[in-house]
Amino acid sequence: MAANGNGAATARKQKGLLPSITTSDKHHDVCHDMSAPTVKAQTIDELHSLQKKKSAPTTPIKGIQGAFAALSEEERSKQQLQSISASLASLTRETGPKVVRGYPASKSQTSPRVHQQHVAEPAISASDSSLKFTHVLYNLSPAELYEQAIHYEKGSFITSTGALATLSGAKTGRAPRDKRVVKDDVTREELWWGKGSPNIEMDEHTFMVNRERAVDYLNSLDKVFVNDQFLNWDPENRIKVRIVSARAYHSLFMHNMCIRPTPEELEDFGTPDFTIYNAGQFPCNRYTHYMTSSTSIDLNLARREMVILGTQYAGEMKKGLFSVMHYLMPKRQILSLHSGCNMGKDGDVALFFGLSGTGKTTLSTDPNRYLIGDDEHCWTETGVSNIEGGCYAKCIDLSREKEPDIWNAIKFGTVLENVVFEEHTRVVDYADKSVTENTRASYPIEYIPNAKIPCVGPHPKNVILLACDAFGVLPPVSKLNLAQTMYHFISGYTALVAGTEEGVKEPKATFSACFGAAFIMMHPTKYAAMLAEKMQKHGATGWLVNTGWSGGSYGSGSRIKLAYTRKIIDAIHSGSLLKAEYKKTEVFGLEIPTEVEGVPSEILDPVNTWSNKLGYEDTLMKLAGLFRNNFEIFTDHKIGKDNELTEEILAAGPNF
Ligand SMILES: Nc1ncnc2c1ncn2[C@@H]1O[C@H](COP(=O)(O)OP(=O)(O)O)[C@@H](O)[C@H]1O
Ligand SMILES: C=C(OP(=O)(O)O)C(=O)O
Ligand SMILES: [Ca+2]
Ligand SMILES: [Mn+2]
Repeated sequence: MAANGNGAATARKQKGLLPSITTSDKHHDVCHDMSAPTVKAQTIDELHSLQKKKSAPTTPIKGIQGAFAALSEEERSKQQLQSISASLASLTRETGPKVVRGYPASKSQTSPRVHQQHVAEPAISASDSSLKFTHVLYNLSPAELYEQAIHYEKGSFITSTGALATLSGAKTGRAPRDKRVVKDDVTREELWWGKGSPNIEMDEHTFMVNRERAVDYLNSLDKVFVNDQFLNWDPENRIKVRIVSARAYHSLFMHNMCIRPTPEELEDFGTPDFTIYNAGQFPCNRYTHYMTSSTSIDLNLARREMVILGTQYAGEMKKGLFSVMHYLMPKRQILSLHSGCNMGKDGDVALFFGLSGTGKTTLSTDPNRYLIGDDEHCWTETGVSNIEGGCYAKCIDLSREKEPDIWNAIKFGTVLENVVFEEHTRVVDYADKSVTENTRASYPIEYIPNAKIPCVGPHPKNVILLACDAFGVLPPVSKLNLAQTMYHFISGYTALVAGTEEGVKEPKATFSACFGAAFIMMHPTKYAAMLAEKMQKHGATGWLVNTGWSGGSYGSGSRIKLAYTRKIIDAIHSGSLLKAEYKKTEVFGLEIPTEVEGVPSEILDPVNTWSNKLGYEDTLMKLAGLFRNNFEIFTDHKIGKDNELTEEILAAGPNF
């Protein structure tokens, strides 16, 4: 959000506000380079002051529009301050900190980036903490956040391509077992609780205990970061979010991942619809009721708040807000989707569902298509919209050749989490897993050259379910009928390969309803029914694509070449695969094409790729059994109003 008026310094120069340095005539014999213009400053401080342009809105402030428009500049700032102050209020502290744009260390109190108004002196209250001021760094620009990170956060560095490399601390992935949701009279009825549900209950009081802990921690700091941003590119269903955090890393991450308001939209921001308190460096108190570790991610839908304690992994914020959308949107008859989304030149939209690491980001980022988003979308009566303003790509083994767009997006402004780089050159080694295998890059969506902005599109034509099958028995591509699409959507299968260090050979099957059980809030059949209804209404075709193993399970076979998967996806997009010749597989009853352009035909039926045919049969039966066991918890649920569809879905699983 660089709000620099590019013409400001030039204008000042033209007006001659600062005298130029003149050299004395006496020194004519000294060699001077008169070709270069002289510096228009008399002291080094003045020179430095020229380096930074004054902040000015990049878009003109419109006339009398929006909630704050009738207010004076002073009134507007005061309301913004009161809103932030209220966010940071705790029980011991009735007023929050003062809002500062720019650096806390900035000595120049006359700097235009410092809000001039002051909060009323805090009333003498119960504790010393209520007397202390905390600076609020409000919607800083990436450049300002870089400086904050590099100055104050250990482990922050600029890489050779200009990205901000940072460490997320002890946690390098999400902690789903520490995610709690307040169970009150409303959520008790509305949400999915119990076996298989991601919603671990907590009560309102315990939430307040954790909230107080987070807010007190944040207020104990000299400065906190506040981001006011948007979610959802559908203007009718846009949500205003505020993220209060202690690290520049977190602020820059959310700057990239949420939709960035224009300076004008920021002026009219008002009160947020949802607030995150990220006190991730500080643990929860393990003696607090309901706590099972020092990490807790707490969601309170009634208060519209989320508290993070004990984990600095930035993905918690992004996925936490996604959970909120999975609650708010279906209540408006809008389907929220854990999927990537792109659009062809002719306006054909494809969704890519899949669990972590199955290829949503990689396959939706396609040089031949417009990127709508890589991870979180909504499907309304009018089409699809991205929830986010950025992408979050896995970077393990990233290569320029295979994923050029993601490679090129790793530049200034991008947050690179937990990567290892060469100490001197700062060249990142994407193959290095020393910190974690879950290395990540977070960048604004416009860093992808063919991003579709605004990130919205018409109704999807193809719904692609991605599964990374480490057992190596699912075909590289299958065409699904509606009941099969629902069966596989509700199952949400993928397989994780065990960490190489432990030397575990067996892949582990994971079933995650709706390809995102960690984020859904209501029962999976609620989302499935909506998907079925929408696919039927708009004539979308379902596909199951295995981006995992071929020629044997993990350990003996190998992962399907990304180039082949891309060819398969191309054939889905172009419509040629719909017209192909098909045959049905045993057990899973999947329709598989006999030919796909650019893909060796023998790999299309996995049985051909296994030299050990008995091993193939055994593994296939084993996986089918896992599917059947998993689906048991759904067999007594009706899907939508359609009894017939429910029957068909139950019959669409493996047959043995
Ligand atoms: N055949 C394939 N299809 C898709 N991805 C593949 C394939 N082979 C290897 N990969 C790698 O798997 C990872 C997929 O991760 P990503 O696209 O970030 O998943 P998601 O967005 O679903 O979490 C990437 O690192 C990609 O390079
Ligand atoms: C960030 C995440 O999403 P994904 O792996 O689906 O990209 C996550 O699951 O933490
Ligand atoms: Ca969005
Ligand atoms: Mn992704």
